[in-house]
Formats: sequence, structure tokens, C-alpha cells
Amino acid sequence: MDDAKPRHLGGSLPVPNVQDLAARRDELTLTPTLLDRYVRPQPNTVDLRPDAPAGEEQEQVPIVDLGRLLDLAGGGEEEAARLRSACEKWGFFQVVNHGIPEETVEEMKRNVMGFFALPLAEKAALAQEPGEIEGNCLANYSVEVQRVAGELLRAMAENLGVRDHSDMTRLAASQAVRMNYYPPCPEAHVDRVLGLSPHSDAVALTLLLQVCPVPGLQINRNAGWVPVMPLPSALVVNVGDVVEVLTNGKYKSVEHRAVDNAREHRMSITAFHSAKFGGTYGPLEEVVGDEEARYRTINVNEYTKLMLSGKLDGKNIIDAMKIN
Ligand SMILES: O=C(O)CCC(=O)C(=O)O
Ligand SMILES: [Fe+2]
Repeated sequence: MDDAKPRHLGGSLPVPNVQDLAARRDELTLTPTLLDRYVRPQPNTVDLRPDAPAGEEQEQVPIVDLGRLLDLAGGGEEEAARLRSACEKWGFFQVVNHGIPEETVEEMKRNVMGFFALPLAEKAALAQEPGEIEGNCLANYSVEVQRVAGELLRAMAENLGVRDHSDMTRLAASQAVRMNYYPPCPEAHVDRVLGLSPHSDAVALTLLLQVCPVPGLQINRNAGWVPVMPLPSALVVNVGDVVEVLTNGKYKSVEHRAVDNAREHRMSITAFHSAKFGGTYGPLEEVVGDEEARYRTINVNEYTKLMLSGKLDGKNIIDAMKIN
């Protein structure tokens, strides 16, 4: 199998550095052309759960305890049911007791905060050397997160009745890590600015660390937006488009977005997991069973091209994968 990364797959478009723009806003003339890219015509929906009966509390994203999930003798089954329900009904959950040493998480947070505090030129110089945030810190963190992704995919395989667990665990074979920085957004604009537009993740499984206690991540649910409250060392996990395809839509890849805060900046670290090049993505026979396959089967290289050629726009990739 040819699992080398093919060339000419595509990449990201260069855009102005938003952190720099925000820092220099007093000296810049914020012309409509400059703002147009960021300010939307409609205010961000603040109605978080339009269908909630009066007085009912906001629903919270489910929490899965990984230690318990892996403990077959003590509570594993109950936790597996929680995981199944989170994947089927939410597409999102927070994973706690994941076994990543606290010091690894805290060091990663410190380094990311330190990185974004650097002057623009120094950041640009560092960013050209992937994996080089303060020695082994990123390497330690990414290995641990990849392990957690693999363990969750194995538990999902078990839940789905997929006998060969590697049909699912191979979806954590490759990993890309991205650091997100959201500067504070002036009060006058904050209702019309999004840190990240609504999108679903085109990869298989995303594990995200909210670096700051400032909320910002919201998920689309029942036609409203539910905030994902930062828990100090939890990882936010979401089912990506690829898992939706493999499970023939049983597990949904849910749209989410990031809103800005008027006073505080916010940072997050996203680890995206996918299969290696060379294989295919398509609904798993054991999951499809007697139903019809609702998604196409495509090789990973073609899929990656599709992913990199689209912009962040709702669920455009998954729509392209659907069989009508
Ligand atoms: O920063 C966040 O909370 C969301 C990040 C995200 O959705 C992404 O990087 O795909
Ligand atoms: Fe995302």
C-alpha cells in the first residue's frame, strides 16, 4: 500500500494575521474593506436553545471518563453506553481521566500562550519549523493525544460491532495539530464577528484542548448553539466527517463555531486525526448491514484533495460524499 503523502494536494490561503490586526487597531483605519472579511451582516444567534422549555437548564455536552471506559471490570460498560449515546446524539463529548499527565497538558498550555505572546516576526520564524514549540513539549503532547484518539476509536469499534478494531483505529494513524488564537473583539462588533465560521471537521476525530477558561466553542444543536464549557484538563472530542461516512451516518459530524469575547483573548489547540494515505474511506459493511450505503467510498488521497480544495463552509465536504 502506498501510504506516502502525495504532493500537490493543496494547502491554506495566506490571510492577514488577525492577532496583529487586533493589536494595531488604534493605528489602523478600520475601513469597511478591512472589516468586511470579519463582520457579518447578521448578528450571531444568541438564542442558545430556542426549543428549551422556560426555566429548563441549558444542556451540557456529555462527559466520558476514559479510565472507566477502559476498565472492563469496573464501570466500563456503563461508560461505553455513555460514549455510544454521545456519538449518536451529540457528535461531541468531553473526555476526562484520559491519562495524559497534567504536567504535559499544562506545559503545552504555557508554551502556546508564550508562543502567541511573541512579536509577529518571531512567531513567523518559529512557525516555519513544525513541531518545534519548545523542544519535546509538542511531541509529548501529540503522542498522548493520538493514544487517546486511538483508544476512543477502539471503544467506538466495539460499540459499533466492528470486529476488526483496526478498521476504526487506523483513523488515528496520522495527526495534524493546529493552535487557534482569538483576540478580544471590540464590544461594538462582537455580536457580528465569529472567531471561526460554522463548520464540521472533515477529518475522522478531533481532540481539542481549550487553553483558557474563556468559553467560545459552540455546537449546533436543535437549531441553536450550545457552548462547550472549558473544563481545566478535559479534551473536547468531536466526530468528524470521516467517522460519519464510516458509520453510514450513525455517528454525526456536528457543525460548530467559535465566538469571540469582548474583553479576553482565547486559545485552543486542535489535534485532527485521519487515516494514512493509501487506504479508502467508505461506510463499513458491518455497520451498513441490511441498510443502503448513504455515502460514497473514496480513496484517502482523493478525499484529502477534496478537503483541501474546499473552504470552511458548513458541511460541504460531507454533502459531497453523500449518495443522493
Ligand atoms: O477554537 C475552538 O474552540 C474551535 C476550533 C475548531 O473548531 C477547529 O480548529 O476546527
Ligand atoms: Fe472544528
